[in-house]
Amino acid sequence: MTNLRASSHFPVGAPADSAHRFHAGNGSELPEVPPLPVMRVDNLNVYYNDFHAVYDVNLAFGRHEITAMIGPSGCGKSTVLRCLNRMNDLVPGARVEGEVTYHDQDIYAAKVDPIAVRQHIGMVFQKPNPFPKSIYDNIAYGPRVTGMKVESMDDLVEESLRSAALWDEVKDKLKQSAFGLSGGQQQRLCIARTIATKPDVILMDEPCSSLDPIATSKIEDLMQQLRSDYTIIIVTHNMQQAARVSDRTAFFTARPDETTGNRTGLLVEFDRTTVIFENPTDPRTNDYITGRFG
Ligand SMILES: Nc1ncnc2c1ncn2[C@@H]1O[C@H](COP(=O)(O)OP(=O)(O)OP(=O)(O)O)[C@@H](O)[C@H]1O
Repeated sequence: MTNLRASSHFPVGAPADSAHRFHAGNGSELPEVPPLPVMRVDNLNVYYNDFHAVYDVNLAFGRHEITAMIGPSGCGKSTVLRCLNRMNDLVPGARVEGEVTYHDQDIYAAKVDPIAVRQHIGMVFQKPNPFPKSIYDNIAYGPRVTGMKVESMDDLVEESLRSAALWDEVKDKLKQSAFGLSGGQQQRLCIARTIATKPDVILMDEPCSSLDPIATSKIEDLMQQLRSDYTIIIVTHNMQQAARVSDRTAFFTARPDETTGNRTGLLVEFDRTTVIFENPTDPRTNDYITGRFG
């Protein structure tokens, strides 16, 4: 069982179900529901003070699959994503009800350390946010502050940058500031930084929204390479991107409260990406993907 309690050393590695790898490339040969999911969300409700932002979401994230969360603005995609590694703990007024499990452990249980959760379940944000440090130190920072046992930091930096398909572009300027990189390179650096702490799951919150089409395409290629080692969950506004990169798609919408008019997000449909985009069950999904709504 994965230890989420300690804050320094973690028995990170391939959990027992690592033989279950799906490289179906969003094809319909995927099983209908993810077997042995890495993470599950059960009856998730999220509030910001009195505002009910997300209503009763149930999801399961398959190992080595890419799951996309799509839907109109304000339907709660980012809120749900942030619940998956307890980033909402850092948002004033946010309250999470229901259960979020990682390898069957409740990540909100009293004894669980949120720092340990975030080491296993890393996050890449919408805007590239490198630290004001060198390229090398951006990668080395996480392993250093979490006290990770590292045999050779140089090797870890190289390996992380290679995994993020950035090594060849930066290998001769590792000591230069990360701010000297292009936006797309900075985002790949942020992915490398996430990888350096050896997570199991990578959450991506609209990782390409500030990037041009070429940089976007590099990140999408990178996601396909990373899928063999990681489970990826991505929030995207870009339906074509969801269709291109993901195995499964969760479509959310927002329903206005009759009295207050406040819009609460809810999950409409969750299925294999091919089904969501070619043969959705719910008419609201169909309206959204055909551009009639949202
Ligand atoms: N920190 C916060 N405090 C209060 N309300 C918030 C906070 N963050 C989000 N919300 C509200 O929660 C709801 C869901 O927001 P969220 O950002 O999760 O939606 P989203 O689907 O990711 O939207 P977008 O696609 O525009 O990023 C919205 O009504 C939003 O205004």
